[in-house]
Amino acid sequence: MKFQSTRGEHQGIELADAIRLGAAPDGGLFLPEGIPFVGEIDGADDTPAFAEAMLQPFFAGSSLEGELASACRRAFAQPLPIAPVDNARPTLRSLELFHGPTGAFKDFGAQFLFSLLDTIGQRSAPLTVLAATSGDTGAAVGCAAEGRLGASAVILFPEGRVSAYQAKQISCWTAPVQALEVEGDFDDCQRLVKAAFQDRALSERHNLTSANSINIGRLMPQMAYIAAAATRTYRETGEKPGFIIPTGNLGHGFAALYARAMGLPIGPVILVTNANPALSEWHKSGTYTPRTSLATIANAMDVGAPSNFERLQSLSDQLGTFGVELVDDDAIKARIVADYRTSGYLWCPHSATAAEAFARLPEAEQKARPWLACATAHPYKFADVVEPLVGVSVTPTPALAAIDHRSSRAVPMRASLDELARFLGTNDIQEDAA
Ligand SMILES: N[C@@H](CCOP(=O)(O)O)C(=O)O
Repeated sequence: MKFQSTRGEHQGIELADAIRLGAAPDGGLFLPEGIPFVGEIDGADDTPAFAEAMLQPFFAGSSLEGELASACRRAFAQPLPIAPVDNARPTLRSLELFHGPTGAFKDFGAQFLFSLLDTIGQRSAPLTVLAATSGDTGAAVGCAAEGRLGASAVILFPEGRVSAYQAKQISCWTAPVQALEVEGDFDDCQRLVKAAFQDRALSERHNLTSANSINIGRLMPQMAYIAAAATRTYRETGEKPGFIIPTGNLGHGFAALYARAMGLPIGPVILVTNANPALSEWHKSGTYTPRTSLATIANAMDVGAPSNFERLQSLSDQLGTFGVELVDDDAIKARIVADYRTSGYLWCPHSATAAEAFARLPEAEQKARPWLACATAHPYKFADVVEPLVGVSVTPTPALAAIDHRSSRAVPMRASLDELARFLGTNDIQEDAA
């Protein structure tokens, strides 16, 4: 399988090169040259084996083909439970994606991608991975990069725009990982990262690449766990489940639509945003207007200009229809409280947007099929929001508790490419790692 840019200048690109480059040099994003049809796959209870079978067409003929099995074993080591939420609403299930080392769905993608980047970097020259984060990607990338030899990580997060726990979690990893606390919002961080890639001299000097969902290597594992959960539910109920997916940078939502186009048993898809309106406005009016991001309590979704919109648009005639729902802070809070009171199930603010979108469906639609609400993060990461709402303290998983005992360090930085370039030039992160 070969890859091409959404902007058309680059075609026939090998998977290892698409992953190594992160984004296409023409400013576009890489996509496979065609959507491979895989249909149904057996054995969805063994997630690593299922993922390997599903992703095989992307790796066929690539220099990374031999790495697929170990990347899947690493990324899908964490459980993938589909939990009931409430006896009174049996069709609503929570696809709990937060049982990995940093308590967010990003762990799947970060572990998978870093397995491959580490191999690429060790085969040629060490890579510097830039990651912009609005909260969850940064921690997952830091965790996946710690101790690697072939790829170091520089994580840019917006000052004052992530939860206290997230700030700690982004900044607590040892070499070859560094955290930069940027004066600005997530979109500033993302712009800086993209500007660094566009600066050919800078990019070549440091072998820059990306660990955000602009990198196709992040999206493939996301397609795989959605497909595995869909297949398990389909086998159990005989119905293709609907998916309700909280979304910010649109990687997760795009992955679900792409997996459906590959023939996996996925029913209707609803993408849910927080109060940031670019996607829902476009869905209603057909006009896409990127904005400055609004700060919300579902901060990891605070994205004003979703990167994967470009992929969505370039495949708009092949991905099928989907719904879009906007859920603001008041509705998030009300949903967390209501569901906790009626069933004892506790959502994080992001996952609560999916629960709220389910509640807004007409009753007949709710009952027509199983619905998987993607629970994207563990509520402990947002204890400062959730605990005052429900009046109980949230118990962390052992992995999340262990992070509390680490020390953390982030370098403050203005949102300027010159400062980022200076930082990259004065920090030989790779040497730290050795
Ligand atoms: N929600 C993200 C923002 C970046 O998204 P990504 O999927 O492109 O990495 C975060 O938590 O940082």
